[in-house]
Amino acid sequence: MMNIIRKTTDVTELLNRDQVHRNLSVPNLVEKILERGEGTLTSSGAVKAETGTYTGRSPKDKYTVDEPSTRDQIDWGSVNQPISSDSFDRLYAKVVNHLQDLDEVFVFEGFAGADEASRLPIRVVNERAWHNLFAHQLFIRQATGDQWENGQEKPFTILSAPSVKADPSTDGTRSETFIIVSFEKRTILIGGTEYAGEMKKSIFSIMNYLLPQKDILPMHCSANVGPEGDVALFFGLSGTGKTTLSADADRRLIGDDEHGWSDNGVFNIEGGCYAKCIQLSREKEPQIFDAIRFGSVLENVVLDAETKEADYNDSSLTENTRAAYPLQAISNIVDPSKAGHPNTIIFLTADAFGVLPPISKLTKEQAMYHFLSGYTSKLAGTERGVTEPEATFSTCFGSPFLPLRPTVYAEMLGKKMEEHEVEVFLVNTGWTGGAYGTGSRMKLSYTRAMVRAALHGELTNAETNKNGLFGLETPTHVPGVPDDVLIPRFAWPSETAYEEKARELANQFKENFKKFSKVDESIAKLGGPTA
Ligand SMILES: Nc1ncnc2c1ncn2[C@@H]1O[C@H](COP(=O)(O)OP(=O)(O)O)[C@@H](O)[C@H]1O
Ligand SMILES: C=C(OP(=O)(O)O)C(=O)O
Ligand SMILES: [Mn+2]
Repeated sequence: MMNIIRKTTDVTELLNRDQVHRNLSVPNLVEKILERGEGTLTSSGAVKAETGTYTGRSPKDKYTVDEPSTRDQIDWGSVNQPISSDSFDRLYAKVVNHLQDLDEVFVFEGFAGADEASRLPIRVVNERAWHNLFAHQLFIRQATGDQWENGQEKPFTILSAPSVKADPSTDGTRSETFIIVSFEKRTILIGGTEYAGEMKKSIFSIMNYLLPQKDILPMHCSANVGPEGDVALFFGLSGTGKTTLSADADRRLIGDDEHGWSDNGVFNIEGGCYAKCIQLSREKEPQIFDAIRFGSVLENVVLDAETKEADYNDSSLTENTRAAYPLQAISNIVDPSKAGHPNTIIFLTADAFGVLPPISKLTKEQAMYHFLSGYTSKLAGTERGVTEPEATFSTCFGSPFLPLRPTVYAEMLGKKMEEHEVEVFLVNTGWTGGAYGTGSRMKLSYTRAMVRAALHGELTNAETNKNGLFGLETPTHVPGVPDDVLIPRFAWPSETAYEEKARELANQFKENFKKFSKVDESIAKLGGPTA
């Protein structure tokens, strides 16, 4: 028998006082994780936990409650799937009843958004201690105990109860797993999955709805600042290099995944990073490697049974192994995570066709065209069911997280880029010398060299080669990169094989762009493939 759930804005009022662990410190959470057998201490001091079956996001199990106040704005479809208020209420009751029956519940209260003027109070209520440590490290922590209470806005709450499973025959879901957002009830329900990334990405999704109302552009990008105060943004879908390329010894990190751009500049939405650790090495990614220490959470990483040392080459649990750590675990950061307006924007694409040049300088129209197209690949692991690179057009380089129509974000970006005279580059961190299967992934050291040159302004007036089919201008020389690498047709074993594949991709671009028939004609004409 389910208990009747009384209405409240603070769900913790429905829980027993001595059940609730509120805002536990990192050491206390680590102790809880170990005591409860949820995780293992590793040789670096990080704790390691496993998710079981769900090692990546479950986009098909994500829903938005169909509610009168948001109905007309939401871009309904396969990303924003509607679910009824009745289904939400049923699952809410199931989750709350379950939490009420537990001996311990873990609550984090902090913020999303590093800018005090727009930050959103968030409360994360967890069945699992390790998820609460993840929330503590990924979201923005309170500096002192009481500021949260004085927040102007009502908090948004995540209720995470992985062991609660939906019943598709009565609960209106597709499977036992559910990630459901109700804007009216300011609540996100998560059940049936232990993948920690669902928490951070569902907060990102609601910020993609709430920030535009405050005239702030939410962006799926990483960000860092150079010694001169110059700001760079790196947009890209999962696995394209946002986290890796923003961790740079020469530049201070603002954030690795989610930012807002207001009239005052950019700010991080989060307080920590969520790095992929497959094949992580200290040589190639020293900042990230060294951030994995006491307080960090390793997800689905395999350990040596005796030494408890992480084996980052082991993908037996998943390709999508992760490390979550607070920004402060990176030595060179901006704290608080705010900076001025961007000088350079880099669109990261992992091209599985191996066709796009490794770096191109974009015109204004090309920037808009490529932002709307969002061409890239889904790489293995981050989404359930994706086991090898899969070409996709993910508008704004973040389609899974966008509740509003893409043109809302694109128009805001276009205005801001123009106002602040931003230089834009398209960087292919994906395949070269052939498509996925025959070619190989672009060397990280080359990509780093190209990004460095772009951020130092060395490519602004550089001599370029034009890619005939895509109209993309690629510098003929980049310090530290062999010239041949810069021209994909030369990197391929055969120029005709390249041409054929390139034409196939150009056609896909054109086909995909038809859905943007309402955008300014000059963008399609001047921004896309030329032939
Ligand atoms: N040329 C390259 N550029 C960027 N990352 C690369 C490159 N080659 C391999 N990688 C690897 O790809 C992954 C990029 O992942 P990550 O930076 O976490 O992406 P995101 O943050 O965009 O999801 C890392 O594991 C990185 O080591
Ligand atoms: C955590 C995710 O994003 P990213 O791979 O960009 O870090 C995700 O998409 O689940
Ligand atoms: Mn990332």
